[in-house]
Parts: sequence; C-alpha cells; structure tokens
Amino acid sequence: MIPVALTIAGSDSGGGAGIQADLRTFAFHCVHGTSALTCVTAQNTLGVNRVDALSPQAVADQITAVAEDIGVQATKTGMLLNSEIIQQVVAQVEQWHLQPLVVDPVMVSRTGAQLIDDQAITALRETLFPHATVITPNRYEAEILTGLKIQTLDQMYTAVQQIYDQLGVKAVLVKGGSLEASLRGTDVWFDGKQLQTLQTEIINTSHTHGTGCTLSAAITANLAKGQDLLTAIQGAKTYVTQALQFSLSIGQGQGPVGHFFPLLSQSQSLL
Ligand SMILES: Nc1ncnc2c1ncn2[C@@H]1O[C@H](COP(=O)(O)OP(=O)(O)OP(=O)(O)O)[C@@H](O)[C@H]1O
Ligand SMILES: Cc1ncc(COP(=O)(O)O)c(N)n1
Repeated sequence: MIPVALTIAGSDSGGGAGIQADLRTFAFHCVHGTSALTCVTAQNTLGVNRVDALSPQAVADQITAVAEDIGVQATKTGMLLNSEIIQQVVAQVEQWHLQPLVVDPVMVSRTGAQLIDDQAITALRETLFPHATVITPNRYEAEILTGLKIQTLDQMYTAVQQIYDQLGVKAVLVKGGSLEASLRGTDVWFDGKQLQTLQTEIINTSHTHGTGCTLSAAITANLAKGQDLLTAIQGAKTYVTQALQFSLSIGQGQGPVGHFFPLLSQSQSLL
C-alpha cells in the first residue's frame, strides 16, 4: 500500500512554498499527499501581499475527512496563521493520533517577513510543540523562540539545546539557510542525547523560496515510509540540496526550488 502523508498548511499562489511545495515533495517521494488548507496567501517571488484565513472549523473538517477515511502515516504542519486554527489543529492531532508529526513553526519567512501573529506564536509553543516528533525552526524562528541572536555555529548549538530544554519538544532541527554564505546548508540537530551538525554542499543560488517547507515535507514523506527520524532528515536534506541545484529562475525575486529536478534535467538535456 502506498504511504499517505498529510500537510496542514497555507497556499502560496506563486507555487514555491506552502501546500504546493509540500504536495510536489510528497509526490517525488512516492507518497500520496493529502492536505488541510489553513489560509490562502496572495504571494509571488517578491513577497506576501495578502493572507485570508479559513475558518478553524473548515481546517478541522478537512483533517477529519482525510483521517476518518484514508488514514495518515505521517503529518506535517506549516503556516497555521492564528491561535484559533492552532487550537483546532491540536484537537485533531489528539483525536486522530496524528503521529509522527513534523512541526515547521512557520513564523517568519526567509526574507524576514512575519507570517503569523504573536498570539499564534504563543499557541504554537504552548500547545502544538509538545505533540511534535521534531520541530524545524529557521534562524529567525529560533531567534524568536530563544531570544538569542544567531549568527555562528556555536550560537546554533546553544539555540538548539535551549529550545529542547525549555520548550518540552522531543527533537529540534535548527536550519542554517539564512546564515552567512559559509553556513548555508548547515543545520543543527538535538534530541536530548545527540547533538549533531548536518551539512550538505552549499548551493550558490538566490532562488531558495520554499526550502523550509520542502525540507519538512520530505522529512514527513520519509517518516510515512517508516524511516527513523535521523535517516528521514538526512534523506530530506539531500533532496533539498538536489532541488536547490535545479532551482527555478522565475519571477523578479526569489524563485522556488526545482522539486521535480530529474524531469527538469532530462528535458534540459533534450533541448
Ligand atoms: N544555499 C543553500 N545550499 C544548501 N542548502 C541550503 C541552502 N539554503 C538553504 N539550505 C537548506 O535548506 C533547508 C531549509 O533551510 P532554511 O533555513 O532555508 O529554511 P527556511 O528559512 O524555513 O526556508 P523557507 O522559509 O525559505 O521555506 C535547510 O536544510 C538548509 O540547510
Ligand atoms: C503559504 C506559505 N507557507 C510557508 C511559507 C514560508 O516559506 P518562505 O520563507 O520561503 O516564504 C510561505 N512563504 N508561504
């Protein structure tokens, strides 16, 4: 039977991040992708122009529809927008035992724009994080969660341990994509026992929109297939690096990664 993964996240009209990135990533990993939409963004490679929330009940009903009929092997959350939606998501996670659960605590985009309100940040910390198998903050999100400034590898080590110690999560991956050039591609992982640096080749591109969504979706797909967490993360990092190598130069700003890179390289070589 094909594994099934669920993403609970927002829509990116530009097709680079959010639900669109998640479903493409699930498909690449031969996992059937299901979704519960939380909000619709009017967004392109230059930024987010508008956000419309779905009602919390609409989010809950989408999750119920998927869980009661199809069943889910692994779930991820992305942009949850507000505390009312988060409250419903937590209730659904509990009701349907949505485990393993990858929480990408989408708060600030890589460009530095805040994507959810302050109440929602508190709700994430206090109610959703305790259910997470792993949380995957980027540098800015780790700064919000710790109150620390993060610029160096040592500061990433401090942050990942502080998040683990203070927020009651099972495992944390702090991502380095928005650090200075020599640290892009370097993430730091802690699960209370092992502190690990996960490093891949640094890809020199400005088209990085959606890397965080893609990474957490790939981790979720690998977990849906039954991999252990660290193997799932390592495989997901390799996928993101490959997708970055074929990132798309579209729009006037930051283009998305090439989720379907084997097809891209094939079509390019046919030209
Ligand atoms: N230039 C790069 N080369 C290699 N890996 C990268 C590069 N940029 C980001 N990554 C990797 O991509 C993954 C996502 O990290 P990043 O810090 O970009 O997340 P994010 O800010 O949440 O992403 P986004 O908000 O753009 O969706 C991490 O594993 C990171 O190491
Ligand atoms: C709907 C949605 N979800 C997540 C992100 C974060 O991704 P990024 O930091 O690349 O903008 C986003 N921009 N939009």
